[in-house]
Amino acid sequence: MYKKELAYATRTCEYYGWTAECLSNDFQIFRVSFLDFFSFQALLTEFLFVPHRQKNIPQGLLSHRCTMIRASLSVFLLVTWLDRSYLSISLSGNSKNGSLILGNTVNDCGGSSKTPSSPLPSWLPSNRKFGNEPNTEEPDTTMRLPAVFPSTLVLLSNIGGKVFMGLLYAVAVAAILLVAAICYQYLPILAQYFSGRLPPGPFPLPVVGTIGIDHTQPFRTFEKFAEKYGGLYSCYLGADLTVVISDINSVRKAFRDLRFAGRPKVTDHYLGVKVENGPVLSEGNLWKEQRHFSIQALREFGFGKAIVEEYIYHEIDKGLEAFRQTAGKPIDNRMFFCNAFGNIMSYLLFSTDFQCNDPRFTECADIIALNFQELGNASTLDFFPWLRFVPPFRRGFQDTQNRFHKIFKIMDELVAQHKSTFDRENPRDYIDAFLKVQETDKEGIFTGEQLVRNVYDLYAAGFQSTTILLQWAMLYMIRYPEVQRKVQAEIDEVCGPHKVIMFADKINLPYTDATIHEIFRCANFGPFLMPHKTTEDVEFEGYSIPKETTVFGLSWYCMRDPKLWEDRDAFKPERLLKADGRVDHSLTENIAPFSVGKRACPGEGLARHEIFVFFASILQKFTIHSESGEIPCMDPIDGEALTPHPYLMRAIPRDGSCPSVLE
Ligand code: HEM
Repeated sequence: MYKKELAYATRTCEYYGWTAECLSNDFQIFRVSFLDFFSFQALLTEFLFVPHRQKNIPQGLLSHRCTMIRASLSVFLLVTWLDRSYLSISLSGNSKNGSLILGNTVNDCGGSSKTPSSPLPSWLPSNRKFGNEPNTEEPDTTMRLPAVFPSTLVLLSNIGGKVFMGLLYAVAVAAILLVAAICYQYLPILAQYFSGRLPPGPFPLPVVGTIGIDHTQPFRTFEKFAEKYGGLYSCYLGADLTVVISDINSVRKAFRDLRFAGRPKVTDHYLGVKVENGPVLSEGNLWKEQRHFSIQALREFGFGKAIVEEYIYHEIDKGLEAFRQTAGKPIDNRMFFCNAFGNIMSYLLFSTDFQCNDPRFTECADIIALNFQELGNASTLDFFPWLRFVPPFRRGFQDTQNRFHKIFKIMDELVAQHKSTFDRENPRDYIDAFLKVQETDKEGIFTGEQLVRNVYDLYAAGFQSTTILLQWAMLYMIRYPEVQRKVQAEIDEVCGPHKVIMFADKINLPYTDATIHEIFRCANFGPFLMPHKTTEDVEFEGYSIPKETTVFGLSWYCMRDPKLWEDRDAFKPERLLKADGRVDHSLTENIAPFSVGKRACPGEGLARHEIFVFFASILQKFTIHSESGEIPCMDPIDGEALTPHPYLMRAIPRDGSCPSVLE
């Protein structure tokens, strides 16, 4: 065995004109010296790029099993070659287990080595030079040099020499830079992690950060972390430090603090449409001014005004009529709700409604729905934004970008149309209020561009979330018919079949109210609320949270926290009622889908109003059934909001006008 290897190594070295010395007893250690880079190349080619031939290479030189070792060998050889003082390479291998041990010896180009010589194996004369050893072996056809080193390879390595080495240089430099960049990014993370000043959390790895996050449903992984690390923990999404607050009281405490009111950079920021200038994603003074203005304008033209109640009831009438028209046939309720809530927002913003058959409306509704689905929270692109240039992310990102350009174009058109009829003495709606403020704005906050960003944000936030909640509400009524019957019984008793249900009736319809809260809790469709960011270093609950840290209020867990919600997976509106049948507000205040504190949803009042009257009015007039008697899928589709899988339902009039529809 050894003899064969010896003969092989001898021939190899003769072929290339290398000198090789055997230096050790326990291991076969060969010191191979060469001075020209073609030899170096040939060595590389043989060892690294001819894997199918490795079975012909004696175990002592290279194990065909050790791919990892081949990779290290590649780096080792490269580094050795780059540093011209290291022109001698020792390859050592244990012939028994086939592993390869590498080491390089500083060569003075005269052959002296710093590797200590050890007693040589008995089968070798001391310090014998293989290259000088006369070949006494029987010729072994599988070992013949031409078979092992095909001349084409040698030729190739000679022709392509310079190019090849140039490439290797480039790869080496890139590898070194990459390693340096990783260290530059990772070492501070490690220091931060071990400082003991951060909330506890899983150990981060270089580049990827915390591993094991299911990016298709990240809130589920975050729930597991909450169970392991408690109500406040930290993790790394890529290189971004992220603090997750999963205890509702801590969420309240943090989000009331202005230092937690920043917004981290997410995929939307890279779309090139300045979405970050709208009230939802802006920060600092721009955000403060816009938020203040939005709340005031919504109050002035929106919630609290009788006129908006009128819009709402007008849309309810249209919606109920549209349900009736279906005569109990299967329908996809999404467009019904989109239409109704989209129109209410249009009244507020443009003092007009979209007509159902206006292609711009369907386009906007579809674009916004897709945006909500595809721009997820804690999504891969949020934390590795460079992936937007890499397939398959590239295509998805470009599609989103195109959609945003389209919808901003529509918003631009609508705003321009509206401007032409602006009368500063008689502001009609949100846009007019904005144009009025614009006239006196000296800080450049209320620009034309800002107006379009504002309109988009309010329009998108204003109708999509309400639509999704109603979609879930219908699904829960199909899944829990006994709850539906109880809601109907309560409405029948309090309002009867004909009274127009008002928001003011809520207090007398506690079971209905509790059911809506429980739908919010169980659908839990905003699992992260919306990401916040610290705007300066903050000491919080005994930990130091640095500036620019992403902060998630993990609503998903807050609304399922076993400390607060016994049997948390069960859908039980009764759990929210006191013994006297009234809603227990000390419990419902822990259901906070609109978030809390400085950035809490300014549309909460309007949304709660719309949801209550729509839900109660639909159940007053209709019973909701599934399309086929089977329960549709209750699993959510992940995205910026968790939406139900598309499903069909039947709205059966309760007045008996479609008696045979379910037969
Ligand atoms: C079911 C309906 C709705 C839900 C569940 C909801 C939920 C939320 C949540 C969780 C946030 C983020 C809060 C945070 O960052 O802490 C938010 C922000 C916002 N929502 Fe809503 N929302 C709804 C309806 C509406 C409506 C109807 C409007 C408009 C009239 C609206 C306008 C906004 C705006 C402008 C923001 C950004 C606030 C800021 O960053 O300062 N939302 N909403």
